[in-house]
Amino acid sequence: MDDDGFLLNIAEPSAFAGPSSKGKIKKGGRWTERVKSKHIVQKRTRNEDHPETRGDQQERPQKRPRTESKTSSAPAPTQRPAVQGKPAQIISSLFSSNPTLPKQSAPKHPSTSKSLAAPSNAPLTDSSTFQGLRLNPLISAHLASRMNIDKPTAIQRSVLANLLDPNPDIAARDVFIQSQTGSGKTLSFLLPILQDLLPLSSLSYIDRSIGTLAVIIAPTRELAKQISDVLEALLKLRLRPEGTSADAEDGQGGNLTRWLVSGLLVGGSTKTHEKARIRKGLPIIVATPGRLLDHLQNTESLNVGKCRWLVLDEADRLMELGFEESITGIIKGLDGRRKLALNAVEEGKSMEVGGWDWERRRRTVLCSATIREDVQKLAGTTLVKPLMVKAITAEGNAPVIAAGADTTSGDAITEQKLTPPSQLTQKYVVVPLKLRLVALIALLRSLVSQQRTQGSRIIVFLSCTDSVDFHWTMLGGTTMGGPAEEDPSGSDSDESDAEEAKGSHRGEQVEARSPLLPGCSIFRLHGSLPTPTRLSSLNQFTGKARKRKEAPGADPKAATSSILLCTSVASRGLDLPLVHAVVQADLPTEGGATEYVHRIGRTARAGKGGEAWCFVSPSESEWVGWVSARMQDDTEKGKGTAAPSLGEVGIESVLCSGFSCKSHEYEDRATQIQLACERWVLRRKENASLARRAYQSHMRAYATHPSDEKQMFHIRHLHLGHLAKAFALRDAPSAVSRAQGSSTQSRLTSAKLKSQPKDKSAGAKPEKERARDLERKAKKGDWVIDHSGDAERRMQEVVRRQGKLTRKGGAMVSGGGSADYQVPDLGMLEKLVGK
Ligand SMILES: Nc1ncnc2c1ncn2[C@@H]1O[C@H](COP(=O)(O)OP(=O)(O)OP(=O)(O)O)[C@@H](O)[C@H]1O
Repeated sequence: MDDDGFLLNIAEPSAFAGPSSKGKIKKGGRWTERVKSKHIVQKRTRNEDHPETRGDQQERPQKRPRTESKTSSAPAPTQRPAVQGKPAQIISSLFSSNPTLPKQSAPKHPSTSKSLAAPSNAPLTDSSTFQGLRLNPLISAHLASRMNIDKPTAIQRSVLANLLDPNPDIAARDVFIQSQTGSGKTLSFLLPILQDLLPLSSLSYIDRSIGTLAVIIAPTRELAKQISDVLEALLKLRLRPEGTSADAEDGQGGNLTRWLVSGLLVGGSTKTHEKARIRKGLPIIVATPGRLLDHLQNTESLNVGKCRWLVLDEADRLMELGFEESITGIIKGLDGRRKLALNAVEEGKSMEVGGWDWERRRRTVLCSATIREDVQKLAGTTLVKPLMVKAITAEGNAPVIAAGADTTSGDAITEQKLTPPSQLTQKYVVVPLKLRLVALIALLRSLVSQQRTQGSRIIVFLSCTDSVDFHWTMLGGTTMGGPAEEDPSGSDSDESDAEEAKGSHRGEQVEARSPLLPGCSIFRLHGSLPTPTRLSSLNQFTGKARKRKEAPGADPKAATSSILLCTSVASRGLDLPLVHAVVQADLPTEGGATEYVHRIGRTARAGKGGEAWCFVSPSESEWVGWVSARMQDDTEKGKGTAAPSLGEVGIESVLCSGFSCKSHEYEDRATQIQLACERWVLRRKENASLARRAYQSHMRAYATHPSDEKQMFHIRHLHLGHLAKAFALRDAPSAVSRAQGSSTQSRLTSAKLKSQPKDKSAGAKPEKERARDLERKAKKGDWVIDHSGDAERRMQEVVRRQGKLTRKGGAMVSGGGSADYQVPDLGMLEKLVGK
């Protein structure tokens, strides 16, 4: 990897405890360097004499006397005394007291172990053509000439063969699609809709006021917007019958799609604007369920009586997010409006022009990665005589359709495990908790440098919104040089208070830049951000905005690589071009192996290459075998094929590669980076608060792993002191909760008090006493870090209950119904415990 500005910013290599010191005490030069050099030599000697004092031992190390820290090559761990009532700070070494890592067979370098498998989601290379599948030649010609899409993918071949089949028996059936990520499902349902609506262009009365003829529902705003963009691209094709000139009489150049206007209806945008568009007519609607149901119930001008198509994309996600009731409501709404429209026509009360084929039924397409019980139930209630359509990956095979029985029960819909694209390389790194932050920075540096010429796009998944905010803000604010380490009176300086008072936080800023990741723009995405910020982050990440920067006169230093820090909100369906790597710094807390496959499926799309990385802590290493077994294709076709394997890469290789150094030099560089992050946390009160919040929310998120994964992800396995370090905190765990607790204490107390029964029946403590108890507890820092099984169980129950409660209404978060995991705040937890 090339050196860059980053290296120049940190201390001279000679100052590091690298092999270059060759065991000699430095003579001459600055006294600080001489002292450092002396420490290094002393440490080496001790390590040789007592190798057991390096890189340590047990799962949950005992607290050691502070003298132990002198054995580390990194700056000596110290406990800073409490100043003016502030909690003591712990500056411990990154490379001591870590659990022993399982032996690696062959430590691999990050850039090795490329996948050689043939792509499984690429366009077919056999004789299949779109025209051969009965796609209108006008559409296929335009796909090739304007969108560079010549050949169908396997799933497109299977789906089009069904949906374009004129046989009335097939046309009478609905379709269930299951396929790999990035295999082109969006076009597989949009093309048949377009082809079906195109002939209506010849009706003399046709225009957009005809009403809505197709409805597509997606679980998240981002996914709905993306489908809407692909649809708009298709509609912009300005399909003209052969021989029609562009300046035909209608002023539209005979454009057959002129009346086919699409509309996006999603939560978070202004309803007034949407209503105005609905009034003018939207023949195709792409929507999120909540907003569509709202319009069906409250917008009279929404004319869906003639709707011919209903698509439920990512149906399993829709179910996970609790949209079942909304979907049922939408289907009832569509049926009801149809009946009303038909009655009006039959009674002669309608203004409708005659000639509409009211006999034609609405066809439903349901896409889902998994076929769990709730999805089967949905299929049972929404699909008629469903045909189960899966991709045929083997080249040269004729389309194979797994047909369901002629029932509406959905019984014949059979599960097939979701497998990742075969060309996708999967790697994992066993990272001790303490090293998580520096390991993430190192890995990102390494991935960015691999793709420097093309400019890389990397997606990083984190456990919760607070963690995303912390990493994004911290990376954008950390400097390697910078001011003095911290204000000796603590971080609550007047300056920071004044800035805070002015509200000088990062606000709606979308892009962050970091000296630790030179040439990179860093974006974030989670459900608590306002919709415009979410869309702007995605736009800029995918480079639409960057194209403008590259325009003449634009800033030549504009970043060439982009990193998107996000929660699971970005795991489904998003097609972000040129993403070459996905990093799961936190493994999914919900959705198990399926969620993992969806996340890694943001790369290696449509036959392109890509790599997926995940961090596994030593106590989670069993997860690797667990997830591999769940990705094994155990259908007849898949039997005998090897399970998709995750290759291990050593933590040392990641650090060496990321910090461009050899051998143990990485310890010093990693330490410098860690210290820079810790300094950032100390610099301002709001930084510290952000870090503490992220740490606590991460733990709450961790507690939500389902019970069948608890043996791998138990909160009791987390060394909380080490975890604090991963959030650049120098506080002891109890101090973290105390510091955060003091700001939420009043909320906690009032919440708890409110939840108490009003009567003072026998045995109940008087309110004042209870409040004192609570205060005492909060001061002790017991709110979160209480390892007694009971507190932990209660917390988990509460988190689960809260999840269920929020999902019941179909809305996931307070911030606007996104597919985001939103951790409850402490007040909420306490409130629920009290119920
Ligand atoms: N026939 C094709 N030839 C080349 N590229 C295609 C073809 N069909 C689709 N693509 C491209 O493949 C990418 C993935 O398509 P799409 O987003 O529809 O996948 P998907 O199956 O819905 O993925 P996911 O399961 O992740 O939602 C898109 O960039 C799309 O433009």
